[in-house]
Amino acid sequence: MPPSLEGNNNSNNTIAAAAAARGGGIEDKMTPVQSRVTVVGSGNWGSVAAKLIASNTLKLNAFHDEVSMWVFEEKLPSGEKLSEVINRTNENVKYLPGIKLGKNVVANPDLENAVKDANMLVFVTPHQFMEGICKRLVGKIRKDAEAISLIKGMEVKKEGPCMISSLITEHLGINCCVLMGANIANEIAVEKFSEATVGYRKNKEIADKWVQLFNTSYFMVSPVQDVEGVELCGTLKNVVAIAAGFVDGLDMGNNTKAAIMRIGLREMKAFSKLLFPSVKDSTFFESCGVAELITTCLGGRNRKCAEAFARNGGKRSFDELEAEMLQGQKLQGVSTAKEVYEVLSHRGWLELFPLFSTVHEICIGRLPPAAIVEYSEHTPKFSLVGGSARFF
Ligand SMILES: NC(=O)c1ccc[n+]([C@@H]2O[C@H](COP(=O)([O-])OP(=O)(O)OC[C@H]3O[C@@H](n4cnc5c(N)ncnc54)[C@H](O)[C@@H]3O)[C@@H](O)[C@H]2O)c1
Ligand SMILES: O=P(O)(O)OC[C@H](O)CO
Repeated sequence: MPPSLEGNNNSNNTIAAAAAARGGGIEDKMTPVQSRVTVVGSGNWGSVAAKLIASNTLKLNAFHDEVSMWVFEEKLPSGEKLSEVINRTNENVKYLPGIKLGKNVVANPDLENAVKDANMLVFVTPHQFMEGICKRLVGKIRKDAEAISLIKGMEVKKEGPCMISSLITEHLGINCCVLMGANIANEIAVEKFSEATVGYRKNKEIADKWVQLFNTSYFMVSPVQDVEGVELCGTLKNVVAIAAGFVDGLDMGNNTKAAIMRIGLREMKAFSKLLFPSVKDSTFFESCGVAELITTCLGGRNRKCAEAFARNGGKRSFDELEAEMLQGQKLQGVSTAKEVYEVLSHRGWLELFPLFSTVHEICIGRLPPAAIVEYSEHTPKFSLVGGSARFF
């Protein structure tokens, strides 16, 4: 069992205990009910999210100090279990080495046990694992729980695309906000300033509570009433990041990369609005939109692996490059490109989204990396000018 911080709680719990011992009284009414937070996921961003949250739960009376963090258990080369090493060293030595998470972060390899007391659930795993996680959590969470997803990606089902926040809501019957932004985890881990966007559906009070939980002097969070817009920005930018990586691997230079980013942003906006007409134009100017696109095309993991893919002429697979270059961390862009392609082909929209469709065809080896900037009048897959002009 993970260690408990019950003996190391903030003053309100002491007040509550004293009031309970007295058998109730006026103090009880004054004692705030503290929210309990569990972070489901402990990769690179998951660990940084736990660190951010833990610094705030210590300071704010609205939250219980202890932050539970579910760890997908694995054995380290030393033979030790990752969760045990995190609890002993206060560091995620595999996914975020060299950074102390905060003593109030408690790693727990037992998923059901990690979530059972929480009324604020933060989901932050690679998107491909979420359906399985949701199925395991049915009937295991508090009925009053609220969720937020930091996950970039979508599932494609027979009925159509399903965003991860919807997957959480459908399986668990709880409201789910999202948090996306220009957030390369390693930079936030060392407390370099960045911004993020919380997307919410209706309840502004809940959005404000999430903002309170995440906001720090170096992590500035703003709420926006547009869950789908925020989540699609975070999801689709990974496809554009792959395209940007191809451009880097082909040594095409900054102008070409900027063109790819511009065209990518337009496809992101068009795709989002076709799927969800309620998506707001203004969302693309929040941190989750243009800022996130820029940072990911400059410094993200999708970009990095796509550059290596293009430098190798597409001869080494993304799976191989991911395993070699990321050591357990996961790419989201390649599978998202496939998922987006499925939606496009199913709806007859392939020709409308030349950048998105070309990225997928390069990833699966149907086209060479150079196709990202090639134009053929006979097969207008993608053109820096012609292709995108077709629908904008
Ligand atoms: N890393 C970043 O800079 C960053 C920033 C913003 C958002 N995100 C997003 O956050 C999400 C999580 O990414 P991350 O960076 O925290 O993770 P990661 O890619 O660093 O790590 C992979 C994680 O997956 C876990 N895992 C492996 N197999 C699993 C399985 N079968 N079931 C469940 N979990 C398994 C590993 O234990 C590890 O925690 C992604 O959607 C990503 O796009 C990442
Ligand atoms: O490293 P990436 O490519 O997964 O991108 C990281 C974040 O999503 C950037 O905000």
